Amino acid sequence: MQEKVNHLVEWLQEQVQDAGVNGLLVGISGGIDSAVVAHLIQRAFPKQSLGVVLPCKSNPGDQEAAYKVIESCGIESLTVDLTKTHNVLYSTVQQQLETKGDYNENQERLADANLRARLRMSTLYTLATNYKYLVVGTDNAAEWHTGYFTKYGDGGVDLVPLLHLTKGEVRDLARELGVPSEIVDKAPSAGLWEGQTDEKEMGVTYDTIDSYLKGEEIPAEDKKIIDDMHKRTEHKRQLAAAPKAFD
Ligand SMILES: Nc1ncnc2c1ncn2[C@@H]1O[C@H](COP(=O)(O)OP(=O)(O)OC[C@H]2O[C@@H]([n+]3cccc(C(=O)O)c3)[C@H](O)[C@@H]2O)[C@@H](O)[C@H]1O
Ligand SMILES: Nc1ncnc2c1ncn2[C@@H]1O[C@H](COP(=O)(O)OP(=O)(O)OP(=O)(O)O)[C@@H](O)[C@H]1O
Ligand SMILES: [Mg+2]
Repeated sequence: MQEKVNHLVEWLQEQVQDAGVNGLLVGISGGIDSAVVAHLIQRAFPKQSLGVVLPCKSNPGDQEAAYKVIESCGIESLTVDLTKTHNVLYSTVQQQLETKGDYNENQERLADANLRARLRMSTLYTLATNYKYLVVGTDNAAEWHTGYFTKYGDGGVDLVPLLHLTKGEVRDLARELGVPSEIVDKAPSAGLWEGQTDEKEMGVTYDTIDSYLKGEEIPAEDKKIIDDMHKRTEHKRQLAAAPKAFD
C-alpha cells in the first residue's frame, strides 16, 4: 500500500513539473475520495497545495467532515460558500424559463444538482488561475466506468489520480494515509440533495461495481444496470463530438 502512495505522490509531482505550474488544489467535500486526494496532494506539495471547501446548500455535517479531513492532513485550506451564488443563478434561469413557459419541473432536482457541481468547478478553476495550480479530480474507477459524475462539473479537472482504483482500493488507501475512520466508513454521497447516496441512486453497490471491474461474476440484473450506465455516459469519457474537417 505504501508503494501505491509513493507512486501516486511521485506521479503528482511529475505532472506539476511537466505542466510548469506551482502546485495542486482539490475540492474537499467530507467524503472519502476527496479526503484521499487531499492527503496525496499535501504529501506531494506540503507548501503548495490547497483544499477548498465549497458548501452549496450543503449538509452542515459534511462541512464538519471536510474540516476534519483538512486537520488530518494539515493541508492549506480555503472556504467559498456557493449557496447564494447558486440561488441567484438558478432562480434567474428558472424565471426566464417560466416567462417562456418552458420550465420543466421534472428536471429541477437534476438541473439544480448539476449546477452545484459546475459552480464548484468554476470556483476551483478561478483559484487555480490565481495560484497557478492544477485542479485535481477525485473520480475512482467505479465512478468513471459508470459515468457517475457531472460532465464539466466534478468531472471537469486536470488530473485524475484515482482513476484506476476501485472504491475498495480507495478505502484501503484512505486507511493507509490516515483519513479519519468516520469518513472512511460513511456511505458515499454526492450530497446534491437531501438523503442522496450514490448506491441508492445508482441501484447497485460499489462492492458489486468493484467486483465487475475485477472481472468477477455478479448478478445479471446488476450487470445490466452497470452496462446501461456505462453506455449512456460514454460521451462523458470522450472529447466533444465534432464533424469531419472540411477539405
Ligand atoms: N449522447 C450524448 N452525447 C453528448 N452529450 C450528451 C449525450 N447525452 C447527454 N449529453 C449531455 O450530457 C448531459 C448529461 O450529463 P450530466 O450533466 O453529467 O448529468 P447526468 O449524467 O444526468 O447527471 C449527473 C449524475 O452524476 C451524479 N453525480 C454528480 C456529481 C457528483 C457525484 C458524486 O458522486 O459526487 C455524482 C448525479 O447524482 C447524477 O446522477 C446532458 O445535459 C447533455 O448536455
Ligand atoms: N461541499 C464540497 N466542497 C468542496 N468540494 C466538493 C463538495 N462537494 C463535492 N465536492 C467535490 O466533488 C467531488 C465529487 O464528489 P464525490 O461525492 O464523488 O466524492 P467524495 O465526496 O470525495 O467521496 P464519496 O464518493 O465517498 O462521497 C468531491 O470529491 C469533491 O472534490
Ligand atoms: Mg461525496
